Amino acid sequence: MTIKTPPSFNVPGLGVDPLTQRIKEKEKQWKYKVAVLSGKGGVGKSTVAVNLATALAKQGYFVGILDADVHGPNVAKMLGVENAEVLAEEFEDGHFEMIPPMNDFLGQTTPIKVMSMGLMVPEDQPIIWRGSLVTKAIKQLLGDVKWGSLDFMIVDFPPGTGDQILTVTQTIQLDAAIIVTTPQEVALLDTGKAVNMMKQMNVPYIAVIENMSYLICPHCGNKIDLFGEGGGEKLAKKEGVDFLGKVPIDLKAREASDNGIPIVLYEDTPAAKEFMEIAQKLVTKLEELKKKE
Ligand SMILES: Nc1ncnc2c1ncn2[C@@H]1O[C@H](COP(=O)(O)OP(=O)(O)OP(=O)(O)O)[C@@H](O)[C@H]1O
Repeated sequence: MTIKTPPSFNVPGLGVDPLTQRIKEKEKQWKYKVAVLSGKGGVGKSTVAVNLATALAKQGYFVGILDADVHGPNVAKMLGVENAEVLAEEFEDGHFEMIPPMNDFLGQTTPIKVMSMGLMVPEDQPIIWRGSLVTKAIKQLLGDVKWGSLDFMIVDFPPGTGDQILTVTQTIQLDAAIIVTTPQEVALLDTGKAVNMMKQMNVPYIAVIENMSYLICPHCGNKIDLFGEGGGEKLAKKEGVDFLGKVPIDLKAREASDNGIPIVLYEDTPAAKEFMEIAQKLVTKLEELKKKE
């Protein structure tokens, strides 16, 4: 009996499948690979990923953002490219590469390249796939996209510590993991799990961002700690990782992201200032680490 190896199957000694090979080649062109994740849903992970990407692009860096949340993709909408047509180029060996839509917000940033399952399926269509199909899709979003040369590849992970995160962390060598939390106890418990997962995956730089930290009352201007105070900072200390900053609840942030404009472009808002500072701190940290290599 002859046993044939399926083309996408990676057997030690038999070489790497073509898609993984393409990912490895592309990865060499991305200077910093940064994942944004959280143990818990709804804490503002995509908001942080999109605003971090935009803050970096605003500082002149070339940024790509991959929405690895296959089941609930919303990065394309948050960056205003959800209706963009995705074109593809065919290569001699028969594989196709998609051209990522870009947005430069009327010249306010360098063009941000975006790729997401949200660009492939109608907005209201659920993606009902088993794990193996999701894994393949994520690998294609990495390897079958014309990402080109990037200063930052930002990956927005789905909530939790599951399969899709494992796929990416085992496929590319992340430089940093940004863990997003809100200040409540339940969020902090789940966030701790995400920090530990990244430690186990040997990600060199891990940092926490606390989102929805407080609210500035639109009437009296007082600061209100809706969900408690200082949880993210305590968690970072306990886990021995960096704390990058606190982003307030900004009523404009929700409205802006629904309209495809990241809050960081509204320069005079407290959230925008915080995101710009966080992006700057991240760049400094990653450059320091690169120098030590
Ligand atoms: N700092 C903030 N101020 C105001 N609204 C915010 C803030 N951060 C996030 N939001 C809003 O909260 C909602 C959830 O945010 P987001 O989609 O980024 O969360 P998520 O953690 O990625 O969710 P999921 O777990 O579904 O992937 C969105 O409507 C977003 O606009």
